[in-house]
Amino acid sequence: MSINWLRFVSPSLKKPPLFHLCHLPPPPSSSSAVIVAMSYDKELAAAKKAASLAARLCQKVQKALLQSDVQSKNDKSPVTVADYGSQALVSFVLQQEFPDNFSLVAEEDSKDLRKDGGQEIVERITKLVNDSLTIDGSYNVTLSTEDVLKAIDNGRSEGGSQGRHWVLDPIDGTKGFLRGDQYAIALALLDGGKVVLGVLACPNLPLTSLSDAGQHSPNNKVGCLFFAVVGGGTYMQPLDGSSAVKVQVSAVENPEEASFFESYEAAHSMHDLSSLIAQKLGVKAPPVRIDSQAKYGALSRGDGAIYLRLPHKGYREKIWDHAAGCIVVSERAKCKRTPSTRASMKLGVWSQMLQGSHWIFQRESILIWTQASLSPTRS
Ligand SMILES: Nc1ncnc2c1ncn2[C@@H]1O[C@H](COP(=O)(O)O)[C@@H](O)[C@H]1OP(=O)(O)O
Ligand SMILES: [Mg+2]
Repeated sequence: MSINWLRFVSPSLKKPPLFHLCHLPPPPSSSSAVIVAMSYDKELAAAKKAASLAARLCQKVQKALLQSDVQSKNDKSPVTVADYGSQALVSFVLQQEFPDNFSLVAEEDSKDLRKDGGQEIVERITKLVNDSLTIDGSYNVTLSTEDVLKAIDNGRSEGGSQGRHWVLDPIDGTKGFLRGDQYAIALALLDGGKVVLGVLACPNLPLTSLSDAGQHSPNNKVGCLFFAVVGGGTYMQPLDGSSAVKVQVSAVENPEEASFFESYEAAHSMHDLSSLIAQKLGVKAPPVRIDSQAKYGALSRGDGAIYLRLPHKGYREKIWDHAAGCIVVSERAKCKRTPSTRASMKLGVWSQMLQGSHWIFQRESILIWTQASLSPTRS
């Protein structure tokens, strides 16, 4: 059975339909689900390992974060030692595990690091990466600075709709990371242009629901690893490695009772517009603003039911900003072919009024609305 829930569209098409996840097919029967899920077992184990190691590296850096860790990129977004370290680590692990079939589309490259004055920062990244590999103990290697730069640059694949490609955002939500808030290591696998596997490591996300009253209790542990393989459901486990549980999306169907997520950063999503949409939907609760694809993880376990993402004009979403998060949510949503919730009907009306905006995901009670237009390549 073809699982064609995620459609990527070439940006070269004149009028590309937006990347969307609505009208999803039902999940495969339990027997075929097992077969589909099992065919990515090795990939899932490697992805979980890579993302967990990267998360540990990031946690270490975030603790010791200094302003001097911040560089600037052309797009002015902050880049940290952890960002590069995370990419080097994930790239290295995946290449070790899949030496004959390795293609990685990742956000960073080593260009800035190779410039004059970059040596010190490269040495710090290299030390962090080597420390992480030593603690893990699976690979008996010590990487040189050049090895680390090469590992970062091995993420320069163009991707595509043929074959397998890993897709990585080494730190999604760099602003949240720098603020000491939410961020995620987001790793997905594309096979034939479709997302078949996703892992989201969210080092600062509480293990209990964001809607729980006790979320700020000092006893509330943080650090979640969400993972999903197509046809196999979504699971969450603590980043410390204890056992995984299957998660379930929110059962709330009435938007008046739903909480909705949006970006923490007003520069990333138009808060005024989402507030208007929420108001029209009848949502009563204030927005829950968190950074990164941690929002998708939180949605997959029912912390909220609606995600509104409305980037400002001109911003182009990248494949690594949604691939892992989307499968984590879609695998956990109950299936229903026909949109029927009150919220989706209202959104349907509103999407016609907001030109260029589409809700991309509708399964039973979950709604995600974004303007994302993605292709399976880095462009
Ligand atoms: N101007 C922008 N508009 C929308 N999203 C942006 C913008 N700049 C960066 N991003 C990306 O938005 C995502 C975070 O979204 P959110 O605000 O929902 O947390 C990240 O992928 C972030 O990139 P990065 O991965 O470099 O952090
Ligand atoms: Mg990102």
